[in-house]
Parts: sequence; C-alpha cells; structure tokens
Amino acid sequence: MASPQGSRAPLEFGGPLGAAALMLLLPATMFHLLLVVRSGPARLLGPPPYLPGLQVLWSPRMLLLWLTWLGLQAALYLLPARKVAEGQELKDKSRLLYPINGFQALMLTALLVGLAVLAGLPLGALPEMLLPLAFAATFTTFIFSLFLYLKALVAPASALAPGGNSGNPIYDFFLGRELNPRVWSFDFKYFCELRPGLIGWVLINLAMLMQEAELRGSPSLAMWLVNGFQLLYVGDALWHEEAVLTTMDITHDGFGFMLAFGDLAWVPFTYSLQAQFLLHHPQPLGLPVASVICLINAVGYYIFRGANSQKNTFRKNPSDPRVADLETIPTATGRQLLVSGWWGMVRHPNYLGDLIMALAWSLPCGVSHLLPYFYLLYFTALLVHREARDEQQCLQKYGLAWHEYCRRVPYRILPYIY
Ligand SMILES: NC(=O)C1=CN([C@@H]2O[C@H](COP(=O)(O)OP(=O)(O)OC[C@H]3O[C@@H](n4cnc5c(N)ncnc54)[C@H](OP(=O)(O)O)[C@@H]3O)[C@@H](O)[C@H]2O)C=CC1
Ligand SMILES: CC(C)CCC[C@@H](C)[C@H]1CC=C2C3=C(CC[C@@]21C)[C@@]1(C)CC[C@H](O)C(C)(C)[C@@H]1CC3
Repeated sequence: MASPQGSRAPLEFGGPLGAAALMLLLPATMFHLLLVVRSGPARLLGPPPYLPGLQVLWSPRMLLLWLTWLGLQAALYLLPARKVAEGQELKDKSRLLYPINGFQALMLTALLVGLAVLAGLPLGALPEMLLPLAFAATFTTFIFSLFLYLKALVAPASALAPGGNSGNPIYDFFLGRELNPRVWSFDFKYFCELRPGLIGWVLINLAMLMQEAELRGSPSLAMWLVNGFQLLYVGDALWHEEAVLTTMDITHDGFGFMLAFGDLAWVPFTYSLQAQFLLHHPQPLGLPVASVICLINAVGYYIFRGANSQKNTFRKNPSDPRVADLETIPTATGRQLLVSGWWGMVRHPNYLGDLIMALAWSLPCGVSHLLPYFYLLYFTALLVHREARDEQQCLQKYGLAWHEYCRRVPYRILPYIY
C-alpha cells in the first residue's frame, strides 16, 4: 500500500470539512443553475422553480447516452496522434508520453455529429435532456472518483500527488491521490481535462442554437456570439493541447473528485449557461453593441493567447528568437522567470485575458439578469484562489527569486488594482 507521503503538505480548500461541503455544494449549484435558467424569473439567488424528484433526474437512457459519449471520446483519444508529447519531469525523473490529437477529436466529433443530424438525430432535443444527463454525469463522477481513490491505494509512493495524501479519506477522495492515474497508456486526467467536457460544452451550445432556430426561425445574434466565442476558446485549448501539460492540474494536482467533477460535469453543464439562458430568455442585440463585445473578446483572447504562448515557448526553449530578448530572473533551480513582456505586466497575464473573455461571453445576455454573469463571478473567485495556490507553489520552488519577481512585478492579475 502506498504511504501517505504528502501528509505534511498543508491542507487546502478548508481541509476535510471544506472538501465535504464542496462535494455537496458543487453538484447542488450545478443543478440549481440548470433549474433556474429555464424558469421565468431566472434569478441566480432566488429559489429553484421546483425540486425535481428522482424520476426526473434518473434515466437509464441518459446514463447510456452519457457513457456512449465518454466511449466515443475515449475511442477518438486512442486514434493515431499527429504527435506524441513528453510531459514534465516526474519525481522519479521519468517523463510520461501524451498523444496530441485533441483538435482531431473535435473535428471528427463535428463530422460525426453533422452526419448524425443529417440522418435525423434531433440535436435540438438536447436542452430538454440536460437535467438527467447532468445527473448521469455526476453519478458516474462519484463512481469514477471512488475507482481513482482505490487505484491509488496500490500505486507506488512516487506516483502520488504532493497534496491529496493527508490520510483523511474525504479530503483525499476530493483532492485526488494519484498525480497521473493511467491504465496502460490511457491517462485519465489528461483525457478528462480536454475531451468529453470541453467538446460536450460546445455541443450543448450548438444544441441551444439549433433549438432556438427551430423555435424562432433563426438563431439570434447573441446566440451566435456566445457560440462563436466559446467555440474559439475550446478550439484554441485543443489546438494548443500540449500546453495543458504544464498547467497546475497536470503537474501538481492529484486526480480526484474535484477535477473529475469539474472536467466532466461542471464544465459542460455550467459553462454552457449563457447559451441556455439565451434559449429561454432571448435578448435583442444590435450590431454596434455586438461589435464592441467582439472587440472585448478579441482583446481578452489576444492577452490570454499571447501570455500563454510566450510562457510555453520560453519554457520549451529559452533561446527561441521569439522570447530570447525578454528580461529574466535566474533561480536556484536553473530555470528562469520572465520579467518583461506579458509576464512583466502582471504575474498572471493569462488570467487577465481569460477574465476579459469571460465578461465578453456574458455581455450578449444583456444586463437584465445576474444569472448569465455567474461564470464571470465563479471564474474570478476560482482564479483568485488558483493564483494564491500557484504563488505558494512558486515561492516553494523559487524562494528568493520569486520574492524578487514579486518586487519587480507587484500586481497579480489586474495592473495597478490587484
Ligand atoms: N476556463 C477555466 O475554467 C480555467 C482556465 N484556466 C486557464 O488555464 C491557463 C493555465 O493556468 P494555470 O495552470 O493556473 O497557470 P499558468 O499557466 O499561469 O502557470 C503558472 C506557472 O507558470 C510558471 N510561471 C509563473 N510566472 C512565470 C514567469 N514570470 N516566467 C516563467 N514562468 C512563470 C510557473 O511554473 P514553472 O516555473 O514551473 O513553469 C507557475 O507555476 C490560464 O490561461 C488560465 O486562465 C485555468 C483554470 C480554469
Ligand atoms: C468546480 C471546481 C471547484 C473546480 C473545477 C475546476 C475545473 C473546472 C477547471 C480547473 C482547471 C481547468 C482548466 C480548463 C477548464 C476548466 C478546468 C478543468 C481549461 C482546459 C480550459 C481551456 C483552457 O484553454 C485551458 C488553459 C486548456 C484550461 C486548463 C485549465
């Protein structure tokens, strides 16, 4: 049995109590959003219109549909990849290999769904299935997380994540014990982070668009914008798939309920909230306002992509001509920290770009309701918390050099404000 080698890591997310609360709160919030978004008042902070019984939530057909979706994405993951990338160096000095075929999976899914719609698949019926589908996703996530927890019991100590091995079963179940759980070469965390949830999200958006076209003759401009912006975000993530290998989720966090639920249920069913809102609460949007919103999204994307690509290029090869002229701080680990370019503006320029895009995704829904701004509010909280976690990890990794970086780049996310 693996030893709880990370037992001295400080507890995060409020420890076992916080983890238990989040395991109840997160699914409850997701179902609350799914219920209120289709209600007349659509009040984020109001009560749900009704409490669905098990006969509404539980459907073996929806469970089968959900498992088929996971199976399809798993099959696409196993197809030959255009490239196989190496992950970051692990504790035992080895590196894992990852297939880079996420964009191909998105394209093939689009092709298959297109053919299925031509053959009569009623994609517009998906909006009515969201509640039982989300329930199936949540149910399978609990089972899957249990499997991951048990699997970690027989994993070697070197395979465990720095957190998530406190010895408290609730906390460890939530945070995840094993860093890169795999069966043969199938990497569960990498697969879940980018495939079924992200592609499912844009598919749900598309279903909202098709249903709106069926109900109102054509999709609204607001619906086009939300679909377009979020498709760009998901397409970008899959196009730059290799970059996910350096994110905190892959390099630091274990794979447990938090990420499994986040990836498989939370992302598709709550990130599609704006499109769901627009289906049930159509909003007029004129071309001038739409153009301003497009500009906001473009600025956000420019910062997000610029910052992420600059860091990824630099981490891969610091002498790459695109980053070789940037100013850096040396650290005791031999790695350097960028201190000019995007990373000289604030310490998390990529978060800033992501947040600006989040604003642009909500604006097409107008300002009459708070509900479509849920993503912006949740995401701000997530990134502020994530930034604090990352700072802690960087301080541990880089010590004095990190202090120097903070001195030279004093703002975290928003210049002159935060
Ligand atoms: N839509 C969503 O729900 C979510 C989106 N995201 C997005 O995911 C992306 C990745 O975010 P995340 O994984 O949190 O973290 P980052 O991509 O910001 O990576 C943080 C790491 O970058 C390195 N780093 C920090 N400062 C510097 C510097 N000055 N020079 C060079 N390297 C530096 C450090 O790692 P090291 O030195 O070891 O390389 C640090 O740990 C972001 O764009 C974020 O917005 C994140 C969460 C949720
Ligand atoms: C709900 C819980 C409290 C927390 C769950 C968090 C997860 C939903 C997110 C943690 C990090 C994520 C990333 C993306 C999606 C959301 C989750 C899984 C990401 C794949 C989105 C697309 C981006 O381009 C990215 C940089 C690849 C993102 C990586 C992190």
